[in-house]
Amino acid sequence: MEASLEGPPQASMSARLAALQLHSCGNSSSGTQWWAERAALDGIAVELEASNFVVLDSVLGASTVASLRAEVEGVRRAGRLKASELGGGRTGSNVAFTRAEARGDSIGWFTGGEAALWPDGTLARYLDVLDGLMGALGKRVPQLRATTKRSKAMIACYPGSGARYVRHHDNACSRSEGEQCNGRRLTAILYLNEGWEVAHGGHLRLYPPYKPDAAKEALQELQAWLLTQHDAPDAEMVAHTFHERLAEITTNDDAPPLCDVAPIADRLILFYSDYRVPHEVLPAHRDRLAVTVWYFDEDEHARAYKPSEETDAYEALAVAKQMRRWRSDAAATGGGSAADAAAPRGVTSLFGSTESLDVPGMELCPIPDKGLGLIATRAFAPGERLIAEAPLVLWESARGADGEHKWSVLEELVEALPAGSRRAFDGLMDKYAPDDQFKTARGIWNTNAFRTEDVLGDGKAAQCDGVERSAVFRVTIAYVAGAEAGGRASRQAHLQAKYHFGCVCDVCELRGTAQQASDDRFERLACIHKTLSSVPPLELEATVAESVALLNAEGLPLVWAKAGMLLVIVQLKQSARLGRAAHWARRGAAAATFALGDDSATFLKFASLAQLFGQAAGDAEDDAPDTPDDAGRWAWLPAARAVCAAAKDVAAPNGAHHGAQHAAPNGAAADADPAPPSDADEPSMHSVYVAGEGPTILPS
Ligand SMILES: O=C(O)CCC(=O)C(=O)O
Ligand SMILES: [Fe+2]
Repeated sequence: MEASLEGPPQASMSARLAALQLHSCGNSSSGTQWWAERAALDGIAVELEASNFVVLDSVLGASTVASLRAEVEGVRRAGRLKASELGGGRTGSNVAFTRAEARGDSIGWFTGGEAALWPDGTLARYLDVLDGLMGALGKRVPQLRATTKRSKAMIACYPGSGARYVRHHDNACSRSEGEQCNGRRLTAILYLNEGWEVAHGGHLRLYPPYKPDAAKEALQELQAWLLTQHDAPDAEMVAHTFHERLAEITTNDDAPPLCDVAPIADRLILFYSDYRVPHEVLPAHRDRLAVTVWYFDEDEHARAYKPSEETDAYEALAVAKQMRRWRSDAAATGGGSAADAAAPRGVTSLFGSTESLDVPGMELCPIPDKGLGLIATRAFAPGERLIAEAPLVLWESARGADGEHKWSVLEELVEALPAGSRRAFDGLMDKYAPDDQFKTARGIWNTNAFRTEDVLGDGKAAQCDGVERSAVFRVTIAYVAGAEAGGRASRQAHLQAKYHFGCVCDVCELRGTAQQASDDRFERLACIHKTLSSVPPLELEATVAESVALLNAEGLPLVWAKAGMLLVIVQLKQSARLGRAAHWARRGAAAATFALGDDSATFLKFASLAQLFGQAAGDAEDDAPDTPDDAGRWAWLPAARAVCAAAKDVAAPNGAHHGAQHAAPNGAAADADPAPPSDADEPSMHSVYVAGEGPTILPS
């Protein structure tokens, strides 16, 4: 490697391989390449295994690479390269979008057999050579043994106007495990740029491996263990609800770059496609051409492109189970019409009726300038589940299906809706179609769909937004939520950028020291969330308890700490402290019941873990709560308890009136002195109060 003044060192072929090249007796005109000799192949294998990448120069020979380049230029002139798309989801085909500022190349995929495009057959010949090299490496590198398949060749041109490709890895996968594995094992890029100079930029910048995420690995282990618990009810299904939590834990990727590789003609770089080699293409100031091929691991590739059978079956199972629950609850409560049969307990569809809404504690009312809104007519504790609705359409975006097919599946589902539900669906907003135009199922979906269950866990929480002078609470949705929301400035910026509005909720309207204190809490929460996976095991319980205390002080739902709670459980299980793991699982279940309901996936997950570990642990002494009121604390927020306990006092026939409690939801309560929680003091969820200047608690 050469030193460079700025940035990481420039990487070129290693001295060892260069020496082998120099002493090679092969030459490209006779068709034998220097690297095809045994000693060179051994050296390449060793280097790839040691460094995760290897750079080879003079791979084809100057004249061969020049003719390949000439044909590639022809393909480009023929207009066969198109702006590249960025892909989401496991196979990249669920979501596709172009964003030149993130990825600015134009690409095309070719077998080399397209006779009109490759009259001299240069691409096919190169692919033969590369396959030969891979075959030889497969015999030397155990993890390349099953890389028997490859992609077509991707011809990529980065225009010299500064085109780049931001940091990424080609396979979001760790050791061939995880939901996002796409089967790519090795990336092989041949550069075609003669006379490339440092000033032309366009280097391939390599980064050190993403740190294998301890938290993710621990969760994967728990997931795998759950799958072995055949006798335990729900264990299998719970295992399959873990992927959202796994995705939620972010990977630490702040590491400085390792080296830059100049894209010079006849240079081949091979690197592992997964988490081991994050990379980016720096802005190119001259048109930059490359041929990229991905070699696949056979098994992983088969799994990636046939995922719907396994994963989707479990997701379908979860949904079916949920629907059954709702139906039997509806039947048990003598529940309503056929249309309501699928509705969760205590819930009526909001659609179809604007006059009446059968949700205790809420009314549907016109709100000036805002259309219809929900008004709370009783006290809600921060974080309490307000409403649940049966979905109109349940649709899991078909993985692996191409974009258009996927949407036609949704359209079919919408077509098949009963008339009432269809009207309700069509009545929803389609922000992608102006009102006078035809609405599309896709636009309505994009504007309105939530993930089934755990709406709150996905960052949209129903909550009271504080006290209006009109003596009512407006029931609103939090658009930025979750432990990662950050301080006021970060929330406001996010809302502006994504939803084009500024928030005026109580927390955002705080000023001075109260605002500073709230910001500090939110920022600390976000920091804990971000660094959760690197918290040392012995500090994990205390750290998660801290995040719960912060949520509590902000008047936010404790269930927002669920990722942390889950990690604590995993860690306790790993240290065989099953009783205590069960104890934390019960905390998680309590928080989930309160905020999401006992028909939520999160509740199911924690409750199953509590049951499993509880059974396994028996009556271990570890199982005891930390403090006498511990259990209560985890279901409840002290601030919320203060409000509701007072409400109960007032409502109780002999209760003494404590006077107005200035405990607005959403954090203002943090300044009040919350009543110490006590288990005897269970809050009444049905006390009625109407808010005035500050919430005034009225006897019912
Ligand atoms: O062309 C390069 O150097 C890298 C391109 C790349 O990272 C990709 O296409 O995934
Ligand atoms: Fe890449």
